[in-house]
Amino acid sequence: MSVIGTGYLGTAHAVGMAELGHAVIGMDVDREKIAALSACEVPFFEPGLTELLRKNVEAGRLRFTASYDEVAADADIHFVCVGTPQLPGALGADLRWVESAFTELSARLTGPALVVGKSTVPVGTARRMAEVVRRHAADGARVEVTWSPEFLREGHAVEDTLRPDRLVFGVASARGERLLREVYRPVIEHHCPVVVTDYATAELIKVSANTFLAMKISFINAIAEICEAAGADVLPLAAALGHDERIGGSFLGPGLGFGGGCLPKDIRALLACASELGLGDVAAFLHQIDVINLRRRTRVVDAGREMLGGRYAGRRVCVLGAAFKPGTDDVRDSPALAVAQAVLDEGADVVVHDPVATGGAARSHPRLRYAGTLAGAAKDADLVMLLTDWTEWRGMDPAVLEPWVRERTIVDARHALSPSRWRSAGWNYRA
Ligand SMILES: NC(=O)C1=CN([C@@H]2O[C@H](COP(=O)(O)OP(=O)(O)OC[C@H]3O[C@@H](n4cnc5c(N)ncnc54)[C@H](O)[C@@H]3O)[C@@H](O)[C@H]2O)C=CC1
Ligand SMILES: O=C(O)[C@H]1O[C@H](OP(=O)(O)OP(=O)(O)OC[C@H]2O[C@@H](n3ccc(=O)[nH]c3=O)[C@H](O)[C@@H]2O)[C@H](O)[C@@H](O)[C@@H]1O
Repeated sequence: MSVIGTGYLGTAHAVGMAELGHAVIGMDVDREKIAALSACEVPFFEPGLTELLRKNVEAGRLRFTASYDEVAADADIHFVCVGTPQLPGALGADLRWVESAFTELSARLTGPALVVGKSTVPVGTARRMAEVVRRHAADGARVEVTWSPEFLREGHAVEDTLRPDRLVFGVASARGERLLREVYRPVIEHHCPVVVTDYATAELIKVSANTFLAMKISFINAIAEICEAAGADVLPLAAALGHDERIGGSFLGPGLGFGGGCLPKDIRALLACASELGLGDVAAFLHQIDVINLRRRTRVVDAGREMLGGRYAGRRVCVLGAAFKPGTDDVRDSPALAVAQAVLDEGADVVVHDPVATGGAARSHPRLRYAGTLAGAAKDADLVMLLTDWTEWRGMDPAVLEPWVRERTIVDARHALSPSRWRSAGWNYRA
């Protein structure tokens, strides 16, 4: 089988499929990525993935290419995992890479094949891609198009690929379902639930799942705003909500809000879809999830400014965190970098530290300064801002920073620290 597009999703998927015993060719138009993967190097940080990549390459089950000809000649099952970012200057998804992948692949298909879309796409895309395949594949080639969206989380990509919570198969025929069940047999045998449905429902299941997670985060952040105004504490409130199993405790962490390459763009794409369908109230509801989330970034910038006495200009600010969440080096739409950039734009001297993400951050935010160590970032700081809740920083002792900082002032934007511990050590602490 082949996996087309070896980014965050495609690399994990190619490695996961090989680990399940399939012979896999990973394909990407980015030759540098293909060269790295062929040398058993994962071009991004993902726990456990490099070891599994090496194991499967060495076992002869996994290789990589930049050639569509090779993919079409050597595989009869193709997973499409290319990017679907937000359109520049609009809310909808940019489908140019999905369209080009389907066109390039199908123009080379001459015999029976299964094409599985895994990219997250707006409803209606699978049907259009099935038409692209019909137009471009050889007459009588019997190419089956299915859509099986992916739910893996960065930082947990290996376990989520090998042991997903559920599989969703969007199919147009019994043959599509049969072929997918065969591919995923080892996963299904481990009691993974399978939802078999039509293309449109499968596409909407994916964006609904991400929107629900985003909604939970924005819900608790909306309640946090009320708590701040009313003098209540959102942390025990969230814990109490989470004890109700109908609500569930996950994704109720208040703070700086969500970012990354998926949640923000997926709620906006669904919003664009609702607007196109004439569902104005639904679009307004989805818009508020985004508004509340983005306001968290402004609130954190405001909190830091207040703690510095009203101005950032001329002050040294230490930013802890660049990745959009812990466990990854992905900086796409990172709330931490958005805050760091806003503080820099107000005239502060900002130094950012992150355990793994400063390389990517320096490329996307070249005007920020970066330090390879916590001490380097904290040196002479008038304010520390903890913006990504890496495990190694959770529960940090104030003594770690005290030798370096100029002022004992900290904004803990992820509720990662113990307020009483920091306050009793003489810190001006705000969450
Ligand atoms: N990152 C994640 O954890 C998850 C991502 N997704 C979805 O998966 C899709 C991919 O996301 P990421 O892997 O994060 O993006 P990414 O940007 O890391 O990877 C996309 C890859 O596709 C390649 N590509 C673009 N056009 C191509 C073409 N015509 N032929 C071959 N390769 C091509 C790019 O060079 C790039 O390496 C998106 O739709 C995303 O919403 C879904 C679930 C999880
Ligand atoms: O479609 C996708 O790409 C993926 O998007 C998310 O996965 P991911 O983007 O890796 O990150 P999450 O773990 O969902 O975190 C998203 C953001 O929410 C924030 N978050 C999370 C939980 C919480 O309680 N509070 C909170 O602010 C995180 O810091 C992070 O910025 C979904 O969790 C995956 O199921 C989905 O497959």
